[in-house]
Parts: sequence; structure tokens; C-alpha cells
Amino acid sequence: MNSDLNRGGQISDPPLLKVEGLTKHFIQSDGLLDRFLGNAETVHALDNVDLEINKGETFGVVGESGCGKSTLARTLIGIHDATEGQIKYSDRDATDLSGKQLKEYRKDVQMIFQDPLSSLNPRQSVGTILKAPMEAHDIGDSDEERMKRAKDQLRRVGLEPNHVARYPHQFSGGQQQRIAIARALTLEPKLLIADEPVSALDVSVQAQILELLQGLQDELELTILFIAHDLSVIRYIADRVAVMYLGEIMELAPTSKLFEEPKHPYTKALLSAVPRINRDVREERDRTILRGAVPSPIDPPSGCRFHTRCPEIIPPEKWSGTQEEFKAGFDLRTRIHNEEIDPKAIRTRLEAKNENVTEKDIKEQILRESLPIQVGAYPKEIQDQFYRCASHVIDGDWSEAQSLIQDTFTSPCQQKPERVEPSPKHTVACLRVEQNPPAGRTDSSLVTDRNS
Ligand SMILES: Nc1ncnc2c1ncn2[C@@H]1O[C@H](COP(=O)(O)OP(=O)(O)OP(=O)(O)O)[C@@H](O)[C@H]1O
Repeated sequence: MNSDLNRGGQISDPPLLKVEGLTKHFIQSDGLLDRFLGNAETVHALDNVDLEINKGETFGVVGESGCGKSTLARTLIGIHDATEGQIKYSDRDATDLSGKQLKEYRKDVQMIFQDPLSSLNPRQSVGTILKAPMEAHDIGDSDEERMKRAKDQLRRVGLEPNHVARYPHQFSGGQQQRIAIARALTLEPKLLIADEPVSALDVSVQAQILELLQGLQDELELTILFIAHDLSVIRYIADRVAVMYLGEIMELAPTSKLFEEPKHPYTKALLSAVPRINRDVREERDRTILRGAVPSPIDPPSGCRFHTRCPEIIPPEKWSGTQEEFKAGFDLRTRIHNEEIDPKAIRTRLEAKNENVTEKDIKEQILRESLPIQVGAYPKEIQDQFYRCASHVIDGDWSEAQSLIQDTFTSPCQQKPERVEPSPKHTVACLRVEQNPPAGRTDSSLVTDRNS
């Protein structure tokens, strides 16, 4: 963290890195024939990501496994080609560099990884490992000078200069990460991309590496893009944070703002799972358990990608029940959409207890298992609709079941939300959040208004 920044990167310089509409799709197939026959699938690893990283700040990216954090890092550094979008580095388009400028970008932007050992050649001594990038970039006039620089970097990261003679396996995990950091520093980078650099380490070692990175940042005026799934690590190190879900940024804010006034329901759910650090502060936060698995990035939900799991999904204008009832019905809709109900298995389970199982029993059991609240809570016409859906599921007629339930359970959240700025430097992609809300108005009051 840069102490000169007021935790939010409020500086007037142009950003060091500016990303606009960055998209990375992977084509997944079993081979050329699949591609030829059109059987290949598209993995939406990253979609339409916009962000700016200011000089000297630590920009955090957080999200669950598979949300696209590493893809973002690897696309920024050029390991993956972007499918669409722009990466501007010091006002130059980094997706379109060649020759000297490309070499300069590759020198300026360095990366460290979660597992340092896999990025360190086990057959090379630490000295050889540290000299290699200098050789590739013509840094240092002689081998002696490069070796001297390698020793200086080892000292800088808290290791001994004579460690140049040792091999990676002779070090602990924390020391290996220090070697990886030293190697990145040999090129005097301006931006260090750290992809989960502490998540494989013991907690005490994690703290040492985080302190080392902070010290290096102050000493070398480094800009850091820090990727983690651990919110407490991000809270400790980052000036600003982007929260990712299924390849998209849901919320981006200065760290203190994000932790104290999260706006997006996904951020709120993530934060609710973090144990309270300050036990003196009686700030009770109920844990939000998100129902359902993260959807596949091959077929991500339309609109807000979080809507299928969102505890605050917005009912349509015509909905006259409660939000909780709508949410439960929408959960059933999602299970039917994903064909996640197995009526044969339900029948077998029921028959193990009772010989005379009727279709009505199976329908009731389907609704007991897949509708999070009791069917009796709904008006008669919706109950009838649920039973008809269950009949179609038993018949294997998924498309009938799907179109029947989507008539009632359709949400405005299935449309892409605009990004809004509820306060300066804080952007959120959620229909519940208003641009510059008037003082005293909470986001959840929107729901009340809709349903009143
Ligand atoms: N080379 C690839 N080919 C196909 N799919 C990929 C490739 N790399 C990543 N993906 C997919 O893209 C999605 C995003 O992966 P990514 O590794 O960026 O997520 P992540 O947030 O870094 O997760 P983790 O913390 O587990 O590494 C995942 O569904 C992943 O399976």
C-alpha cells in the first residue's frame, strides 16, 4: 500500500494501466474435428472488464475460484491474447505492441505466481535463475555485473547473497516466493502482477511476504496488481479493490469503502463469510449462504451474472408476493433451467420407504427438495403452476417446464445492469444501486418501493 495515496488512488496522474472492455474467451474442444463440426464450446473467462491502475497503488482483485482472476493477469501480461478490448499502458495500446516497445512492456510488467517452485527451474541455481531475465533484456555489461545485481536483489528480498549458489528445492515456500520476487525485480519493473502470491503459504509466512511487498513498493515506487481469493489479505494490502464474479467486475471501490459500505449483493455475501477481525466492534453481520453452485462460464446467466444466486434478486413490477417468495420460485426456475432435478432418483428414494408411490407424491417431493420455501406460501394459481411444472419434469419435458415457470419468474436482473457510481470512485453493476442516492435512502428501499 502506498502511504502517499489516500487509500483510493486519488491522484491526478494518468493511470499507469487502463483496461477497457477486456474480454477473453477460450474455445474448448476435443480437437480440430469438433471445431469443424461446430461442437466447440466458448468459455467466457473474462467479459468487458474496465479498470484503471494508478501509479504507486496496490490494486486488489478478489473473487472465488474460477471467476477469471488469473485470466485477467495472464491477458494483461500477454500470456493470453485478448479476445476483445484494450490494454493501455502509459497511454500506449499494449495489445498492439511490437519490437522495442513490446520488449519494454515485458520488462516493465512482471508477474509472480501462487506456486513459486513451479516457476523456478529446479535444475538451475538461484544465480542462474536471477541472471536469465537480465541476459534477455541486455541488462548489465558482464556476467559479473549481473551476478552482483542478482545478489543485491536477494539482499533486498531478505535472503543472503551467497544463496545464488543454491537450488530452488533447498528453500522453504516463503523463501522460494522471495526468489521469485527477486527475479521479477531484476528488471526494475513498474508494475508487479502478483497472482495469489501468498495463498499457498502458512499464515505467519503470508504476513512476512505481504510486508516485504509493501516495503518494496515504498522503496521502489512499484505499482502492484494483487490477486487473491482471501478478503482479509486484500483488505490488508490493497488501496482499491475490484470484486469479480464469473468473468465480470461486480463492484470496484476504495478498500475502506468496499469493506464498510459494500453495495453489490455478491460483495455483501463474500464479506459476510469473513470472520470479524475486530471483536470489540459490535457490528453483527448475518452470514449469507449463497444457494446453488457457481454457473458454468460456458453458459453464463444473462444480464447480471449473479442473478441466479442473488439473495436480493428483484421481482417484476407485477409480483404481489414477498421478495423471499420470488427468490425461492426463481431458485426453482434455475434448477429447472439447468435440468438439475432427477425425478427417477426421487421415485426410487420414495419407493424405498413406501410401495405405493403416486405421481402426486413425486411432484410434492420435487417441490419439497427444489423449492426453498413451502409451496403452500404461494397463491393457488402459482401453486398449480408449480405442480404442472413438476409434471413436465417427471415426463422429461424440460422445455415445457422451463417456459411455464419463466412466465411468472422473470426478473429485471436478467437484463444487463448499467454500472453506476453511488459515490465517487465507487462503481457497482447492480440494478438495486442508484447513482448518487439521496442521503438517507438505502438501496433496499428500492425493493419496498417496487412492491408497494
Ligand atoms: N487455457 C484455458 N482453456 C480453457 N479454459 C480456461 C483456460 N484457462 C482458464 N480457463 C477457464 O476460465 C475460467 C476462469 O479461470 P481462471 O483461472 O482465470 O480463474 P481464477 O479466478 O483465477 O481461479 P483460480 O483461483 O482457481 O485460479 C475458468 O472456468 C477456467 O476453467
